[in-house]
Amino acid sequence: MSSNQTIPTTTGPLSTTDTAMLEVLVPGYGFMSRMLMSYLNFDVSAYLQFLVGVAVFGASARYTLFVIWAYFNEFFVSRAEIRLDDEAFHYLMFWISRQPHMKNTNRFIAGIKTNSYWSDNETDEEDLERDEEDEDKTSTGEKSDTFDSYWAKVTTRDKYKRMQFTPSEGCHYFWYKNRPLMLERINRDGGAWYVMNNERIFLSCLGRNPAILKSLLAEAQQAYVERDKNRTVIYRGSRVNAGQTFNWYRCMARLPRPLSTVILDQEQKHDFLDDIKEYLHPRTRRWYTNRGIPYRRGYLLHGPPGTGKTSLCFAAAGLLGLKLYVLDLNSTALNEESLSALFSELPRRCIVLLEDVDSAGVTKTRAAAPASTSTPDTPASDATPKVAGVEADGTATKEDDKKGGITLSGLLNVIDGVAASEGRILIMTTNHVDKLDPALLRPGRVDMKVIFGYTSEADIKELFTSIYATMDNDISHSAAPTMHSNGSNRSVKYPTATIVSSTAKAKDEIAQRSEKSNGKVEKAKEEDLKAVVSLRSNISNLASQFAAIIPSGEFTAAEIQGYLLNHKERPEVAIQGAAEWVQTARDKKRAGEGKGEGEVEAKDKA
Ligand SMILES: Nc1ncnc2c1ncn2[C@@H]1O[C@H](COP(=O)(O)OP(=O)(O)OP(=O)(O)O)[C@@H](O)[C@H]1O
Repeated sequence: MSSNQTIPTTTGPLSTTDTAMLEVLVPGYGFMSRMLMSYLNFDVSAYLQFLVGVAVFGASARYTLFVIWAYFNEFFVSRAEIRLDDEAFHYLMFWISRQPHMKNTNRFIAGIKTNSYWSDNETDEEDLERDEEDEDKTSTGEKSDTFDSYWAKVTTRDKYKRMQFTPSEGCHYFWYKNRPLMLERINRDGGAWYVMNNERIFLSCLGRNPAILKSLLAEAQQAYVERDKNRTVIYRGSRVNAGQTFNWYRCMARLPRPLSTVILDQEQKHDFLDDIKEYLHPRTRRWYTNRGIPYRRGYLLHGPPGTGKTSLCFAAAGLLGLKLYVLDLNSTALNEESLSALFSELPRRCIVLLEDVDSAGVTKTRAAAPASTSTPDTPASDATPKVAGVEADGTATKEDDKKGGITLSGLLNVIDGVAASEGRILIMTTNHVDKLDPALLRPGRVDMKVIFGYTSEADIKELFTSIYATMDNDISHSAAPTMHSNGSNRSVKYPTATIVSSTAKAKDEIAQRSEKSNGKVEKAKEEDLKAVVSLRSNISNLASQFAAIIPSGEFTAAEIQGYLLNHKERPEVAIQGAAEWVQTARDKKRAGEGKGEGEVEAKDKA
């Protein structure tokens, strides 16, 4: 080829093939180079070698940096990983949401408190306090006006739920105890946008000693636990993201219910509590271990609906400072495997509450349960009554098989099989103890039974007194005399829920408050308190009158409580209407029974 013979080109000195190759490697190269050439008279191909050099250098520099960074991370950085399905994640998020430096970050996730780990951020006390503040501000004027303006404030406040901010995905740097730390939030493996179960948080610090990270996590845990101080925390076993796996979710933390507000035969109540306390004593644990007996204790609370079974359980958890784990056995998605996983996640000391065990599939005898879940345990009693889902020969119906859910064998395996967890207190409640398989009730599974029944005369009196006796914190700040002694408008702060039963004590209270307020007690408020005092002195008489009208052994505490709540500020009216209420309640019950019998007959005929 002669020297003056030129190769046809599209752009600059490159051949068409070269340009085509470049086009593949750098999409849009041909177009860009033509544009540059025609408008700027700039020939890219002349600098191609240089550009390629820069690109190669950039890529290798990037790779080298990546390798150096990986080594640096491995040898000079400590890192903690926290996963969403672990409680530590909640500790950390709670801690983060309260850090001022985190509030200043410019990349964050905003959320409302009802969401996952933020739930319960506002405690019962905080909520009550805010309610009372609103009540204080609107406490002047007519009663109806007061309520209307108070309610307008509360509803507006509720519409504007409190926003919570946490750092968004990616890296965030902050200082903790004079050390720079990095928080990295990532959502691994993609997944649907609404699925959060892949979320992880990484906390990193410089240096091979992770002590600072552990200290931060300990502080977060402490802050989280402190929040629950004096409150009963309730966990519920629920499905993870509507899938097949179950986990315990903290659903609320409530102020404990005083045991005195649960009306039950004193002996039964104290036997129940003493038994739990004895079980929790370390010497009992040693005793069990030395004798090779599994360290477990089970209770069955049975009686008609609304007689206080759940209330007793909640009060016991509050009194002993134990967490309450509530599980609904009726969930069709729950099987032996998930139940066992849930039980294995339980902390050593806690109360597990299985409510209404009679309505779950566990009323079936083990003969009726599928063969795959049977256990080499005690055979089910012949006396077990026929229940829904079980044929006369004791086999499960097809319908029931399809339904899924936990079986009796599955439950027995979990509560006292070889692999069953130890140290927990299991409380089961039922309205129909006769429906339960004797295998479930045998000692070792149920060690103590507490029977709840209809209210006696003494119970009715106690219930009446507990409803009308004034609690210290019944009187809001606004109803109490406000202290102006130091010129401030700060209200008197009341301690929580202790029944002020003695009139003398209440009178003292008024005198003290009047003194403190230097005689500037508002007249109307003082009169309110005086009315409370006279009510207290009356309460015992009124309770006897009420108990004389309500027949004992016929109504549950919930029914009576429901009636009294309709007249919660007017005990006299409650007494006046009691006879009529008894009659109406009886008629309703009879009508309900008649209807129930009619339905059974109709079914039989069908
Ligand atoms: N013995 C009781 N003492 C005090 N309050 C009671 C008692 N029984 C029922 N109550 C009141 O009635 C309501 C329902 O009570 P609770 O849930 O404890 O009944 P339960 O026996 O567990 O009912 P169920 O069997 O339907 O679950 C609660 O508001 C509770 O305060």
